[in-house]
Amino acid sequence: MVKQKIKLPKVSLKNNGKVGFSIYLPMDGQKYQDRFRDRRISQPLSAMLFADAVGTNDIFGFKSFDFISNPLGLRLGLADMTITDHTIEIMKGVVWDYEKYPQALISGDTGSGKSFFLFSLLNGLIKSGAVVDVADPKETDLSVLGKTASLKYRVTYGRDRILKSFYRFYLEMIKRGREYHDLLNDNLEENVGNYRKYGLKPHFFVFDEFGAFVSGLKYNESEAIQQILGQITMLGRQLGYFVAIAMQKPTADTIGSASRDQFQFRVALGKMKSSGLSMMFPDDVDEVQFKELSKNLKGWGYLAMTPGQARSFFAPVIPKDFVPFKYFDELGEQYPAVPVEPMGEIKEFLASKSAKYVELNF
Ligand SMILES: Nc1ncnc2c1ncn2[C@@H]1O[C@H](COP(=O)(O)OP(=O)(O)OP(=O)(O)O)[C@@H](O)[C@H]1O
Repeated sequence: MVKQKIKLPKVSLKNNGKVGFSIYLPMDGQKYQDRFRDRRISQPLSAMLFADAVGTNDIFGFKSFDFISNPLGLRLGLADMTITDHTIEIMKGVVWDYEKYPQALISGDTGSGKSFFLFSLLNGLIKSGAVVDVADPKETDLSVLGKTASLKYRVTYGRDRILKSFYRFYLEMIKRGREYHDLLNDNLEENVGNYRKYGLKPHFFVFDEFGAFVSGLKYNESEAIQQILGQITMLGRQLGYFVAIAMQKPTADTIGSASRDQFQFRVALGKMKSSGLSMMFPDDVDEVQFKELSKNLKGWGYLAMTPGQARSFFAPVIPKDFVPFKYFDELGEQYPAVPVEPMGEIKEFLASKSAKYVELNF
């Protein structure tokens, strides 16, 4: 038998509190160090140590690989989420900056905790100062929120009303584009900023059960939805127009290729088939060891802010006594819903500017 000798460098381990640790590998010019330059090593380590690889850092003379061994320890409660004007903390130390990682895609089978996560997300978006529209094709958990002070007249259900409100959202974005263009022209001496620089608010469209909704449309309607979704995901970031699309099973038919890559914040809740994982995390599906947790544990899954790597995720815990209507109604005292702009006025404005947009009869 030939003995094989494998040389490994000395590594240092640093405990990062109760939830994780970092491994430091020396970058001291020895020939084996090339193996540690990228994720090739973090994935085998992640599987071996049963921990999530969450990032690497280059420090003089070392490369560190950070792991989270107890992601459940990072779970927040709904009331503990820290929110600023464009960031939402969704787990301890995990902050979604929706300007940096725009457009959200959320998937999860029935019972996985998708609706409860949407409550946390709505809470974060409203408190971040965003104008929020919601579509609830299933007419269940979210539909009642349209009568609350924070989302008044901004929640739609029923095929035609949803089509109309999504189209209005799109036209408002085109209108914002014209306004933004004029503001830039009026401020030629200043450096270019995004919408917030000019005192404009972010605007979100939260679309639940998007897949089921699109599959029930006529061919030309579904084409039109894909076309405007493509434009929103492409142009929305700088103008402050964002979507959060939720559905049970993401497929290539429901989110067209024009917009798919633009979704930079992705959450998959519950157990997913490999076809679903490859839609949600195409860069990670062959590398990340997706674990399966107990069915009794609700609101867990995976999260990626692309191009970052997918990692375990636990949605904020919603308290047992949470009553959605009461919560979002009270939230409206501080964050009242902005009145909806009539479609006719938006179209009039666009005509006065000879603006070009996708014309639909919704
Ligand atoms: N973040 C959470 N905090 C507390 N409980 C949760 C959480 N997520 C899920 N649950 C529990 O799991 C149940 C199912 O969650 P939820 O209704 O969000 O699932 P869903 O994926 O939206 O399913 P459906 O599509 O059938 O509505 C909830 O009624 C609640 O008891």
